[in-house]
Amino acid sequence: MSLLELDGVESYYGQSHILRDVSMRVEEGEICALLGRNGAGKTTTLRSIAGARPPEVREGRITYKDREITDMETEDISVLGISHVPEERRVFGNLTVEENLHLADVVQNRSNTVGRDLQFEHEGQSIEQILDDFPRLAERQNQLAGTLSGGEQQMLAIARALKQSTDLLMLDEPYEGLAPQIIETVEGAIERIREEGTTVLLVEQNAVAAMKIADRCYIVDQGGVVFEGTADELREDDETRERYLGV
Ligand SMILES: Nc1ncnc2c1ncn2[C@@H]1O[C@H](COP(=O)(O)OP(=O)(O)OP(=O)(O)O)[C@@H](O)[C@H]1O
Repeated sequence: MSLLELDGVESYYGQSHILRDVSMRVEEGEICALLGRNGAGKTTTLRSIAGARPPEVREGRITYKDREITDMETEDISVLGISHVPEERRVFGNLTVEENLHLADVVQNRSNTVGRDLQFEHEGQSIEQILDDFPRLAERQNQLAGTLSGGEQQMLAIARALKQSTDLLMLDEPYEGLAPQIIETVEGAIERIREEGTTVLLVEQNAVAAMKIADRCYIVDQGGVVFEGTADELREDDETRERYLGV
């Protein structure tokens, strides 16, 4: 059994039919990358899994730890241990870095009341651990989040997700707009998260950077899966890379 499975998923925004027969699986403990050009359907796939609406999933099944989550509310999906860090990096701009991290506790405590029968395999990380992983955040603990750079806000958004008990971390374009040096810091953090046992599903435009840390990759094009394989297989498949990723 895979940790997460999508089987024949068809998602729509109103009349627009975006995902077509999307089937994929994410194995426990891996970094799985979902790649593809602009508008291919990557964000729509993550939103479909996270229960973020729109899109509407009209056909197919999404299962997590063998439990169907297709029509569940986004809060209930998060209580099951799936964290979703969307592209738009939601941080509370008028709160400090530290207050943003403490806020994750409040959200989790509320969630625990809803899902008190649930056991998480991976406890959320402590603030000390997180600040160790992200020294740039440590230096800026008392700074208002709204005044952080784009890269620092991305780190804070990931750090907040890690503060919660997460078994599957879904990151939407974590490298977007970041300088190469900051990408390396975020990469290192993602690899450490995986070493600690959290599974990662990573959506990226930057296919070269994503292939570096991913175990397996999927490519979506026009709402359908056109490639599934290991990162090594994709690196060796020049034709597929050039055709669907332009690299
Ligand atoms: N709220 C919406 N209403 C209508 N169409 C939408 C909506 N959101 C996305 N779409 C369309 O769905 C398609 C897939 O978009 P999606 O955001 O999933 O692509 P993506 O692969 O994540 O692209 P990018 O890398 O540019 O973020 C696009 O054609 C987009 O215009």
